[in-house]
Amino acid sequence: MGNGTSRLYSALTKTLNSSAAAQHAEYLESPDPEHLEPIDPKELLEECRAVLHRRPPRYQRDFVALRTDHPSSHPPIRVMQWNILAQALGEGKDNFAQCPVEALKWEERKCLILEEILAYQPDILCLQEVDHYFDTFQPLLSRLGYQGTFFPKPWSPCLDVEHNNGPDGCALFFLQNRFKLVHSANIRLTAMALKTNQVAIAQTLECKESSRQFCIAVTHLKARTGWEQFRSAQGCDLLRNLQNITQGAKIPLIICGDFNAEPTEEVYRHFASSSLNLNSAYKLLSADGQSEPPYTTWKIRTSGESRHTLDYIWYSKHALSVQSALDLLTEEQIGPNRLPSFNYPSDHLSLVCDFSFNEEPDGLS
Ligand SMILES: NC(=O)C1=CN([C@@H]2O[C@H](COP(=O)(O)OP(=O)(O)OC[C@H]3O[C@@H](n4cnc5c(N)ncnc54)[C@H](OP(=O)(O)O)[C@@H]3O)[C@@H](O)[C@H]2O)C=CC1
Ligand SMILES: [Mg+2]
Repeated sequence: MGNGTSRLYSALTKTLNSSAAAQHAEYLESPDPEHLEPIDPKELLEECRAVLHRRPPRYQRDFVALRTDHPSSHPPIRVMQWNILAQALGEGKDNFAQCPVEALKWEERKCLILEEILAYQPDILCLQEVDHYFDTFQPLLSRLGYQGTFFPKPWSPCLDVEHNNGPDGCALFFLQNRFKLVHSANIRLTAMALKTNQVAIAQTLECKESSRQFCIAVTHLKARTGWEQFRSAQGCDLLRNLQNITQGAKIPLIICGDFNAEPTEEVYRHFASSSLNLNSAYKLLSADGQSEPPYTTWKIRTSGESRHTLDYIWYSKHALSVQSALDLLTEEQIGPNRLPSFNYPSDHLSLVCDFSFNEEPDGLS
């Protein structure tokens, strides 16, 4: 093990044992100077693979190139959307009936999550169910060059789980060498004028290369059947907030989220028909460009099997183009015991898209 690797190994192991030092902080925007020593992503990936050596190999997912009428001279912006499964919920509340408890051990599951991030190297990372921000993702990702923000749920269900690691929430990371933060808002979503337990983060970023600005948002709406109207109201509140932040759709927008809603739900229709002119990126993987994928989450709970499309990446369809999208795992890859598993760390699949700005000088979002 070379010097670099042992340094890194100690960084990785340090994250295993430390408590969520700042778990009661509202959010964190600036990188901790203590963790600024850069890490080579390849070294961290090797380190993760060493921890995972007894696990089956990762499944191959390919990027599908999508037809676009807008060739771009700038490198694309790669965005990853992922509900990573809160450790406390996975072990304590989700009741995954077919997932062995050993597959949920944080020391290894953490490395599977990092491996997925390192494999695709997104420029922007939008995560839900993050309950290891301060002790794992913020310190490691800041050393990989990301600037992170965390906004925990006010009454996270993680806090009900014994030996929890603090509340879960949304986290947004962007590569500091590619973007400059222009504006940041932590939004507690309302429904019927009442504050809810769901949150969003919306940030306006400026591309250092092109000087173009855009807004990126991450959210996790209320789960479970029976809450469709509630989700719809939360979606309307988020759209209202984003109308203001984008100055009435003048600033192009990308919204990543676990909406906990199938495409048949009202909240989906609100987004699809919004005056923000949004399209859902993963529809572009379908033959007609009009259908969402058959699933983005697939699990077996004690209450039964649950296969749903709940996760989306929305984007301003006039101002942005999707150059490519990462295909989903097939049913065969997911396997009969579904997710999470020894192969894959969450019950939700990651979604990854490459975006480019449309070049028209008068192109509106
Ligand atoms: N202490 C207090 O005063 C309060 C505490 N709370 C706590 O918060 C909880 C509700 O919080 P809220 O944010 O509304 O939660 P949600 O209903 O939105 O669900 C929370 C999590 O549970 C997961 N989930 C979804 N369906 C199931 C299922 N069938 N079985 C197990 N887990 C599931 C969701 O994952 P996914 O999105 O991946 O489906 C989600 O991350 C309460 O149960 C309570 O524990 C809430 C309010 C006040
Ligand atoms: Mg969940």
